[in-house]
Amino acid sequence: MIRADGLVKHFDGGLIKALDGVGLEVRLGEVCAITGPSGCGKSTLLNLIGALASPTRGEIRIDGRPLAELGPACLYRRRYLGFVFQLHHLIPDLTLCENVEIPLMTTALGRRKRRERAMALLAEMGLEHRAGSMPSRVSGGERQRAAVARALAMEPPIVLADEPTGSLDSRNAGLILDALLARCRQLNTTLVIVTHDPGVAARADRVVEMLDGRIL
Ligand SMILES: Nc1ncnc2c1ncn2[C@@H]1O[C@H](COP(=O)(O)OP(=O)(O)OP(=O)(O)O)[C@@H](O)[C@H]1O
Repeated sequence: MIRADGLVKHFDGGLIKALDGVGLEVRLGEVCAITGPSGCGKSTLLNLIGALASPTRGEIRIDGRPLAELGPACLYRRRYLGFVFQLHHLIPDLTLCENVEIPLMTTALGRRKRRERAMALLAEMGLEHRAGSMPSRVSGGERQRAAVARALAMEPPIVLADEPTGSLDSRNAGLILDALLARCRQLNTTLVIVTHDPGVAARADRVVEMLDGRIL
């Protein structure tokens, strides 16, 4: 589903070599954890796969097609990707339900269907009772669960998660991981998850270790 070949990413005119020739293949429906010490290039790799940045050299293919052939980056992201970051990035002035509905606004779904889908996802995350709350009025774990619901709203074939449980206690981290993995397994979603947490990595199909901009 995802194939990266010879990925190099330099910053500051080549002074910083964040990625130094990375090759990676992630199969359809696979859950792949990326681990490694701080600064080894994990987020950079995820950002390149997510077309949030472009490589200095190398190529990424999705479903066999180079990223450049999939149209503008925003279209690629909308069609293929759901993102979960360490910080939830919910819109503070919208309720949890409205936040989950946002990606669905780009579809042909009417208002009622959008609301139904958002509510169903929030229910899966154990948040139906919080659907009408503002992000500032719920706990950190609940905010992050809503962010996961939003990432999954479009049923993207690929979910990219960067330390999704990094800011949470172990109970909330477990809840989020359970919900994310259950949904990805159910829909055969390809999940790439950057994590420092050995407990998270242990639940992946495959663990890829990075060091100094390379995969070990
Ligand atoms: N926008 C940027 N400008 C300059 N240097 C950057 C930029 N983004 C990342 N880097 C550098 O690239 C290297 C890899 O960073 P990256 O964030 O990918 O590491 P990481 O493994 O995700 O680290 P962490 O686990 O701490 O999040 C680091 O040396 C970092 O300082």
